[in-house]
Amino acid sequence: MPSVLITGATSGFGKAAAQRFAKAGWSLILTGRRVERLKALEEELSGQVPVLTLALDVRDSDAVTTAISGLPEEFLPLTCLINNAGLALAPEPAQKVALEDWHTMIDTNITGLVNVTHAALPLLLKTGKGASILNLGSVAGQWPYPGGHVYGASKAFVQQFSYNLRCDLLGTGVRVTDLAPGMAETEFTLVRTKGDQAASDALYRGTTPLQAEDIAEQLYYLATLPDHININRLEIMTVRQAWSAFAIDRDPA
Ligand SMILES: NC(=O)C1=CN([C@@H]2O[C@H](COP(=O)(O)OP(=O)(O)OC[C@H]3O[C@@H](n4cnc5c(N)ncnc54)[C@H](OP(=O)(O)O)[C@@H]3O)[C@@H](O)[C@H]2O)C=CC1
Ligand SMILES: O=CCS(=O)(=O)O
Repeated sequence: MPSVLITGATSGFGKAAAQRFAKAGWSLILTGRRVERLKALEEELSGQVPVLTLALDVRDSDAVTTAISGLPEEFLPLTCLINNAGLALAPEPAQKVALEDWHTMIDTNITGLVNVTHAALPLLLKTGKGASILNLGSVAGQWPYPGGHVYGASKAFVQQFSYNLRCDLLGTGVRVTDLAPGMAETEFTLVRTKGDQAASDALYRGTTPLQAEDIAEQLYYLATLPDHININRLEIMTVRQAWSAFAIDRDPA
């Protein structure tokens, strides 16, 4: 039975991915900080497949290394790592943002992702052919927009780190993908606005955002491709989202 390690399984893409991989019979190693949600997911899915939950903050490199290096034999070999835990904060312009929010994004989206990857690499290398690292990037890593500042830059890191990993893993059989979604309706905007439910509802109202299940389906697709195929980057948007024109600063008329 293949096994998948999903960071940030307590919500959004991570939770939907856990449900999708369980449906296909994969063993699940699920992480997140919110213990109650991990327990609820374990209760929901452990009738279907073996489930191991690890209450983990990806920013804590010692905790990450200890947990991943100590995975029980029944959850090995590790076939897929989904580096999904992440967040955006502070949608305001850069000049109005608290430094702490920038640090939190860097610590989670960059350092956290690197911590987990470093700890899981020996296991994925042992699995070799057919193993995958699926990193959650974002359209924000490629396309600038106002208020994107450190969030977009952290996702640009995810893209380049994924490509560079591909170079080093050549010959090992381990695949790496930067999966870069656009607007998707999860708790993402609630977190970004620090709990402003009205702002979150307003963003998704009157359009058709991607849903967590759409991304879970892509993750499952990527993890189960024939083992000689590596999709380097997969950018995905709702058909109701597109780019916009350059903004111009003009003198008053
Ligand atoms: N929704 C969107 O529009 C898009 C999202 N993304 C990216 O997809 C990923 C998932 O986002 P999404 O599902 O939308 O958002 P959610 O807010 O719904 O889920 C985020 C998950 O990340 C976990 N997480 C956050 N910080 C930490 C941490 N320090 N340690 C461990 N886990 C953490 C949360 O768990 P807990 O709080 O329990 O720790 C939660 O399970 C993120 O990397 C995001 O940047 C990319 C493109 C579009
Ligand atoms: O990563 C999230 C999508 S967006 O908010 O940057 O469009």
